[in-house]
Amino acid sequence: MPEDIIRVTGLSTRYFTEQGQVNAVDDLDLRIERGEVFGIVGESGSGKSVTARSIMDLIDSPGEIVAGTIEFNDADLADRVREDHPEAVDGNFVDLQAIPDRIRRSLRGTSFSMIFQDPESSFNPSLTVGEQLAEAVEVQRRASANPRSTRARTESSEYSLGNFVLSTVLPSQKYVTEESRERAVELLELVGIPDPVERADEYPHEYSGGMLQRAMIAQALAGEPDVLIADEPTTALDVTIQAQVLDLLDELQEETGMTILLITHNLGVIARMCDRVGVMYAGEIVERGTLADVFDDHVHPYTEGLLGSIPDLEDAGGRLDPIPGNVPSLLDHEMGDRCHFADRCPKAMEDCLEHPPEYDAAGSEYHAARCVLAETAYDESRALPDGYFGEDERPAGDKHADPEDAEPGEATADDRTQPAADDAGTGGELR
Ligand SMILES: Nc1ncnc2c1ncn2[C@@H]1O[C@H](COP(=O)(O)OP(=O)(O)OP(=O)(O)O)[C@@H](O)[C@H]1O
Ligand code: NI
Repeated sequence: MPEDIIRVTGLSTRYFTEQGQVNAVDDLDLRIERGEVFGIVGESGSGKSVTARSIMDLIDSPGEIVAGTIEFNDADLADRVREDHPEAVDGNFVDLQAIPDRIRRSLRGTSFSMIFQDPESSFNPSLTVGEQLAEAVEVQRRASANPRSTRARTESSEYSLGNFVLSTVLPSQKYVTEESRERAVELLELVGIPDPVERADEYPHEYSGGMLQRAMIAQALAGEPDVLIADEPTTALDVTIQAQVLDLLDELQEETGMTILLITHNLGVIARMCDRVGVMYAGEIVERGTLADVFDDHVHPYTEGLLGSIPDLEDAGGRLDPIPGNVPSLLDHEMGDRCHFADRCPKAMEDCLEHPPEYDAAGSEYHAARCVLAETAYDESRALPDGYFGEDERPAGDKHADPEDAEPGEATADDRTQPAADDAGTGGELR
C-alpha cells in the first residue's frame, strides 16, 4: 500500500471577524497518499480553500490555525530538522508547525506548490512571464544544489540569507542564470504554450486566460514540487480550455508522479481526475473514500444531493448549488452541536440533533461518513418534523469575498423554496 505523504490531524482554522468567530475548518483529518490525486468537493463556503491554504501555511490574519497538526513525509526534511527539533519529527514525518517559519517557507515552491483559480494573482504584471518562471526555477536550483541551505540560512550565514532574500524578493535578470531561462522556456513548452521562446518575453497581460493558467501551472512545476495543490484550477476558463488544462494536469501527474490535491465544485472533474475524494460541508469532511465509495456507495444525504446535480462533464465550470436550503453560516455562535446538514437533510432524524462522529462506511477501507446513516437505517418514525429548524434558525453563510462567487444566476436565499434541481441527471456521465 502506498505511504501517506501528507497527514492532517484535527485541523481547525478560524477567522476572528467582527461578526464573530468563523469555524472555517473544524477538526479535519486528511491523509493523502504519495502519487495520488485527492479531490475535495463541496459547495461554496464549505472550507475547501481554507483547508488548502492551511496546508500551504497561507492563512493570514484574521485567520488562524488554532488546532491540529499538518505533517509532511519527507526523509530529507526529517534529517534536516531532527537534531534541532526532535519533537517535530515522527519517523519521516515532520510536523510543519513545529519547525521554524523560515524552514517551512522554504518548502513552498519546492516541496509544495499551489495553483489558484485566478492566475493574475500569481504573476507580477511588471515582469515577463519568462523572467518569473526563471526565478521560480532558480529558487529550486538553489534549494537542490545546497540541500543544507535551509540550515545555513537559519543559523549563520548573513551573506547567504541576504542573498536569498534579495534574489527571491527582488527577482531580476541579474540573479537568473542562462540555464534557468532555458528551463523556463522548456516549462512553457511542457504546458503547451506555442512559440515558447517568444512568449517567454511577453508580460502576463499579453496572455489569454487559458494561456496564463498554463503559465501558472508551469510556474508551480518549476520547483518540481512533491505536492501540487490546485484550487479550482479551471473554474475561470471556458469549457474547451478547461478540459485541456485538466488533461495537462493529468499527464503531468503521470509523468512526474507528483501528488495532487485538487479542489473543485464539480463532481465531474473529480470523476475525471481523482483517485479518492473528500466531500466537504461546513468545515468538515462529511464523506470520504474512493471514487466508487462516493459515487456508487455513498451514505451521506449531502453527497447524494451533490450527485443529483452534476453539471455536464463538459461544463466543468457549472456551479453546483442545487440543494435546497442555504449554505450554512460558519459563525461559531450560529452553528450548534448538531449535524450541520440536518436543516437541509431530507432524512434528518432525532439522532441528528447530536453532532455525528465519523463512522466507517460499507465501501472500501477508505470509506467513512459523518452521518448516522452509516450505522442506522433511516427510520421515518424518528424523522424530524418539517420546519423543525424554522426559516430563521440558521442564517445563510456569508460567502467569502471572491468576485467569482458573485455571479448572476448563482443560487441565492430566494432559491430555497425551489425543489431539488430539475436538471438532476442532465449530463453527469461519469467516467
Ligand atoms: N479572509 C477571510 N476572512 C473571514 N472569513 C473568511 C476568510 N476567508 C475565508 N473565510 C470564511 O471561511 C469559510 C470557508 O471559506 P473557503 O474559502 O474555504 O470556502 P470554499 O469551500 O473554498 O468556497 P468556494 O467554493 O466559494 O471557493 C467561509 O465561511 C468564509 O467566509
Ligand atoms: Ni475556495
